[in-house]
Amino acid sequence: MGALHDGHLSLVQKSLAENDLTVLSIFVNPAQFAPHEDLTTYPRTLPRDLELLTAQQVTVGEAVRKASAVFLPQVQDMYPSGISQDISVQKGTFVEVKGYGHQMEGASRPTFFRGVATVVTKLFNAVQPTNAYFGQKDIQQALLLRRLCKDLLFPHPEPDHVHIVPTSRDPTDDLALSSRNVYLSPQERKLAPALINALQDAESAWLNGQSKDQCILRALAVIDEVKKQAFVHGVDMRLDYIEMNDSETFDVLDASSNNQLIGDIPVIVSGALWVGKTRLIDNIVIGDLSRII
Ligand SMILES: Nc1ncnc2c1ncn2[C@@H]1O[C@H](COP(=O)(O)OP(=O)(O)OP(=O)(O)O)[C@@H](O)[C@H]1O
Ligand SMILES: CC(C)(CO)[C@@H](O)C(=O)[O-]
Ligand code: BAL
Repeated sequence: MGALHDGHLSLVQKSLAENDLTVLSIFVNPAQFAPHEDLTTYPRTLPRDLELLTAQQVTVGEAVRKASAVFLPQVQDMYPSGISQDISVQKGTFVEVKGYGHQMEGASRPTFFRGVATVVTKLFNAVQPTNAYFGQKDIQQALLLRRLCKDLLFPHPEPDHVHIVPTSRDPTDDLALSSRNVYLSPQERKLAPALINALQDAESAWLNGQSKDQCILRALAVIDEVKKQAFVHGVDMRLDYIEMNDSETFDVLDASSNNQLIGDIPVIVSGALWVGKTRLIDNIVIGDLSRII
């Protein structure tokens, strides 16, 4: 969706390394924003994005590879029947992936994945990529899109060719890079790593054999501690959710499940946190990441 940062560029680099041709899309998709969300204020920095993309290159043998094209559709190209953010008055064709989108992000943003699956279907039809690259930061989205390609028998890309690239983080405090980080005030930015720190605590608890409920309690304790500091600085911090789920079915784990009971299927601990008016998301995959990406 543009406002590029190093996380996006890591996807570009991976594609350049693995493919002869790389096409990028930049499109702020109205259908995935609920009417009360930040469609109008979403950061748009196209001239800078194009400069950054032009500078990306990867050398493979003798060849220097650079992005071949940037697809910049207009809203009317992507939604010929028009698009309203109010789904009750929408017209046209929409794509829904059942079972993978109602939990976690989908519980908080009920129309989000319908908008994402719809626009990504259109982007895939327009570009017909052999491989597609999405970020781990939006892990539920990436797994749902893989499922979309499988269920709809997409030839471009085939489901195994939907790749997930690990989350790029600020090296100083592990905050996941995100276009929405620009919304954070300096004080909010200092508090924002609370989410990844909470997820890291849940991960340690899980690896120590504690039950899902105990892991989540550990994470909540981290958030509560930072919330006290936030309050002192006049920052409103509110946890949306922290949850653990099976990475294959995306089902939420039972409260009593633990490391021993689950076996070697990777488990995802993910969360969303409001820091002031900014909603941040993050996740950790516990277990063999290579089984997912
Ligand atoms: N920190 C990151 N590391 C790796 N990939 C990322 C990162 N942030 C975003 N991406 C990926 O880049 C692609 C484009 O994402 P998008 O344009 O929505 O950026 P974003 O920074 O996630 O924005 P937002 O803050 O709105 O969620 C998605 O596949 C997303 O998962
Ligand atoms: C997948 C996506 C491009 C759909 O607009 C968007 O949700 C994103 O950038 O993560
Ligand atoms: N990367 C997710 C896009 C969104 O939050 O709308």
